[in-house]
Amino acid sequence: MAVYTDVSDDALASFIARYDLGAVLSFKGIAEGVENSNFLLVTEAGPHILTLYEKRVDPNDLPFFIGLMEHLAGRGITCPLPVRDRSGAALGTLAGRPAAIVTFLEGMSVRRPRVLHCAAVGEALAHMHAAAEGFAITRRNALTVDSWRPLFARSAGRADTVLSGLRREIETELGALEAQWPAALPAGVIHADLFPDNVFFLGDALSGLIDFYFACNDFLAYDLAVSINAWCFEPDGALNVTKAKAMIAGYGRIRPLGAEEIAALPLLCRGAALRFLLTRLYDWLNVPPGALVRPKDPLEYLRKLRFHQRAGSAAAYGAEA
Ligand SMILES: Nc1ncnc2c1ncn2[C@@H]1O[C@H](COP(=O)(O)OP(=O)(O)O)[C@@H](O)[C@H]1O
Ligand SMILES: N[C@@H](CCOP(=O)(O)O)C(=O)O
Repeated sequence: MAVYTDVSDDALASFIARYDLGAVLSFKGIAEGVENSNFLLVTEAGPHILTLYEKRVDPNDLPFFIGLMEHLAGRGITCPLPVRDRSGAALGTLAGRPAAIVTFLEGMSVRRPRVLHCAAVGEALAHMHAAAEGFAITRRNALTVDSWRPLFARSAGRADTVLSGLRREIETELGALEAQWPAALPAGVIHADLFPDNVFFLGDALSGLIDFYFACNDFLAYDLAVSINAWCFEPDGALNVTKAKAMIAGYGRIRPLGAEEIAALPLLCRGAALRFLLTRLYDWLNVPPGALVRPKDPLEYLRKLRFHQRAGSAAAYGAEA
């Protein structure tokens, strides 16, 4: 459960009093997520999500995240819409943290994605990329290739307590990716964390996208790589090529990929695997005392990374040049 910060009844009541949401009927910490503290807030106006922004969120980035959700929602993407208080502010402070209330989305995340889900996610990702065009604010990716080495430096000394030889393996991979990372590919606003827990379905139909708190400007095909990693591997660690092919084809139906993006996919998947290996490794080694959170397994992403190192070409993912 990700609740890092407790909210007292009094603090909640004075925070909510600024909004036209009526009285609080219930307020519960949410048993998913690892980044921020999220609460299901039910008021006379219905259910909403209250988020307190924690460790990795730079408060200077909040106008980007809030503005992006408003931009996307205004262009037909079903995503949380920030609620503004009576003064017009979407951001406030609660329990010493930056805080916002967003609309509640109906739907369920899928625990065992099937091919049809992967195809739908590919399409939704491309729709999101298209809808984000014209968004006025930019945010550089704070978790791309140039930040991986300093991020790893914070875990390197203890990496081998997680797996013997891990420090050396990551250092070798950092060197390889720094040398080969693409200099230029089509770029725009990416979600950067479109994992199964961040996509809702009603039945088999995709009903919404959440959790835009890693969104940034970067290569569009890198976003597809993040999602291939998150959706298309089986629990035994093998890539399901049918799922990857369906996701890539779904994406391409909405925004055709260029030949240079297809050729770069194995490398982008490799970088995306290292990025999540590094953040998971840091979180695994640094659980805040008293936090209600279950850190995610870094070694799942080491296994994915090793697959991509061997993949060779985009054909291994079912991508057609
Ligand atoms: N707008 C929303 N509508 C419905 N449920 C939401 C919404 N936002 C978050 N949730 C719920 O809260 C959980 C954690 O949210 P998420 O944004 O993924 O947190 P974190 O940023 O901490 O990873 C989600 O898995 C989902 O169950
Ligand atoms: N998706 C990341 C962790 C970020 O958590 P989320 O709940 O915000 O998706 C991972 O799996 O490492």
